[in-house]
Amino acid sequence: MGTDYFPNTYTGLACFLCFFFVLIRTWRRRHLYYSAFKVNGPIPFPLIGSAYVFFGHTQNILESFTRLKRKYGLFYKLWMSSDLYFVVMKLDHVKAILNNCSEKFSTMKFVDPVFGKGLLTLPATEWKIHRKLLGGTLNQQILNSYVDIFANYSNVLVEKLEGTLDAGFVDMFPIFAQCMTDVLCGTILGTDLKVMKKNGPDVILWTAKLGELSVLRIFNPLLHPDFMWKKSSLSKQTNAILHNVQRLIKKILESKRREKSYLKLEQEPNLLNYMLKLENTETTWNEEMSAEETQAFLIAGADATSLTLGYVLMMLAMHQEIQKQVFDELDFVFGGSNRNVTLEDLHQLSLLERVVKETLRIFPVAPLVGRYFTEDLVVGNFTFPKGSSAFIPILCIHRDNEIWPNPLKFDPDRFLPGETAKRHPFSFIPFSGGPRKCLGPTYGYMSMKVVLATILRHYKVVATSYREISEIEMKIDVSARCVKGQNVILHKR
Ligand code: HEM
Repeated sequence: MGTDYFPNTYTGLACFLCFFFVLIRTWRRRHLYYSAFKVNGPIPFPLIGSAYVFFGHTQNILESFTRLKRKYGLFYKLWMSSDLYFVVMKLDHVKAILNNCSEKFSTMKFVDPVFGKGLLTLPATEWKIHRKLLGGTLNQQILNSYVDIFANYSNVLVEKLEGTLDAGFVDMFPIFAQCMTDVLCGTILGTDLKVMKKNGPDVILWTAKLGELSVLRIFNPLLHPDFMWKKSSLSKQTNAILHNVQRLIKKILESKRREKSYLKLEQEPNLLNYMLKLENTETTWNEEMSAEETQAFLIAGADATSLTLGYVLMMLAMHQEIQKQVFDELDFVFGGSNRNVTLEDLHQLSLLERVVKETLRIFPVAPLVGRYFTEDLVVGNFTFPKGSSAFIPILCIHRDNEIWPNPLKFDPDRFLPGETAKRHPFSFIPFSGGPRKCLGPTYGYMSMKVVLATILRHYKVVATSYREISEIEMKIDVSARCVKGQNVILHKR
């Protein structure tokens, strides 16, 4: 009897302490439960919460959001382990959240391997300082000086595409990824990597893999603790790829430091020169920050634009009558000449811009953004409680048939000025919104229009391997990619 007594006492005490701990935690988090109680969502289970709805391949994540929208509508809750998320598609809620919250949700740190610890992922306090310092590096005057660089790399792309003409269906993503890596390096880093000419390094393909690994971690709470992640094979793959990305960036930075290229900042106003100058003038800026931001800008810029360009070609292949109108516009502006695209030309290519916008509507390559509530946020009669987070599934908003009638119809005229004015300003948010929105929309539109206006004067897209938009399956890592590739056939015009 004596030997049984102590274990029973300890077990009882442990149970009591556990119960007490759970009680205190529940009491402290009562505001979360109170708000969650008012909103529908999938049933949570111990440890994983409702994360089971995302288990599986990255393709399932996007499908799950679409399925959950059908079941719960434009606003529902998700428990990811013990973290509370609201999935928000009501436009006034989206506007209030993006305009008022600058903190990314905590799982965003799992995307660090892809984008570095730069603007995209930094906590709000550090982000504010970096955004203030770097915001001006993509101003209109600087971007205007990049048009000729965009055009020169687009000419190299035209040569490169010549080699694909007899190859049947070709996946455009790896080709555009090489082109946009050259474009980004040639502009914001002032470095000619010659990726297209030398056929590598394929930074953006590495990034796609890193993205996939990171998102598998985000949506699997069992891999959130570092010790679990480090034991997984996903972590080993991540480190191997990351090593290559970081080595490349280090090489670029070191060579520019040796050249003291920042002394030419006035003649070569680019992000890299600006950051190297900061290293010498701002006590708070260091070499590590330059490397992390280089990774953030390069990856964020090149991945999103290459994917979008691929989707544009697929849409033109599927909509030959629209492609014909684009050719008419190009012939009108260039009169059959193969000269470089200029800034003035860009202003005249309004249909081409609408085609890019309609593509970004149906295929917002960053399909999901998120915010963390550091304070309660009251919107209408609902309070998003401090300590919870919001997912904003841009893709579901862009394909919602109440906002966009017949959402899978590709119709660039939705972006005629009169039509845009009728819609909610947050109905089209491929670059997100609020103070933490993308830094590169103008860079993105300008560079993509130059690339398209150059290649579409040489080539027409005659086919894609998909018959209609609804057939195109997408998976998400940090971007929304085609499961079966962005396959098209090009012919000479
Ligand atoms: C098709 C083109 C692009 C799309 C669809 C896109 C989309 C986005 C989205 C959705 C975000 C996240 C904002 C949020 O969390 O609310 C973002 C952030 C960002 N993007 Fe882009 N982007 C594009 C091109 C570019 C380019 C060309 C650059 C740079 C040259 C760039 C640089 C950035 C940076 C630095 C951020 C972080 C902004 C911050 O947190 O302050 N993006 N982008």
